[in-house]
Amino acid sequence: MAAGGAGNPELWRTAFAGRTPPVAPTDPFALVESVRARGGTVVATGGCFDLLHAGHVGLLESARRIGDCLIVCVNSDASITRRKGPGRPLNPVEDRVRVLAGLGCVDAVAVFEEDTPIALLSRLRPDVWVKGGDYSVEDLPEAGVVRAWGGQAVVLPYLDGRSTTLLAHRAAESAKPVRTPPR
Ligand SMILES: Nc1ncnc2c1ncn2[C@@H]1O[C@H](COP(=O)(O)OP(=O)(O)OP(=O)(O)O)[C@@H](O)[C@H]1O
Ligand SMILES: O=P(O)(O)O[C@@H]1O[C@H]([C@H](O)CO)[C@@H](O)[C@H](O)[C@@H]1O
Repeated sequence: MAAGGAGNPELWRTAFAGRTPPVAPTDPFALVESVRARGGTVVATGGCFDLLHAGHVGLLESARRIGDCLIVCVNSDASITRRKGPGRPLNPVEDRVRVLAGLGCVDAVAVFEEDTPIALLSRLRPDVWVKGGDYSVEDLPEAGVVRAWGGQAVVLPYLDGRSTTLLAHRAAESAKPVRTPPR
């Protein structure tokens, strides 16, 4: 193997099965314009996506199947700290964006600084806004915003027992030193 081994970008020529090698991040606004220009359906979802888990992936894959592109609106680090308390997020926004963008079902990622994605949504104007089953459509402030331009808000099934909080607690427990009983 050439110097630098597989870590040598010169060797990164093999396209992933069904995926081309990573390219520059897709601009969400340009994507919306191109999908809309061809009469496609723009789907968006949002959240913190701190430690990604199977519930997140199921939601994102199902959301993508609703339309012709999926844009994920992700809270900034400061937004998450205000929402979920000190010590969160566990993963900085750069990593959360990178993980989401690497999923085949995610076409673009947009970060928002506010407490809610409403300002960002008003710029993206998706046809469909998606959240998981830990929400009900009636509780979503975004529902009314999306309806204002003829869109709709939907809630998709929740995969029980999966959450970032649970993962974080399990990780914290497993990191504790094993106490050996006194002889
Ligand atoms: N188990 C799950 N099944 C389906 N959707 C989920 C699940 N957990 C979260 N979601 C959805 O994923 C999006 C991001 O949620 P979030 O990042 O808050 O996940 P979380 O695991 O609940 O995090 P936390 O434990 O920090 O609250 C939201 O739309 C939420 O409805
Ligand atoms: O990951 P979470 O906690 O599901 O993401 C939050 O969702 C809120 C939801 O869209 C209802 O408004 C949103 O307001 C908040 O900014 C987080 O994205």
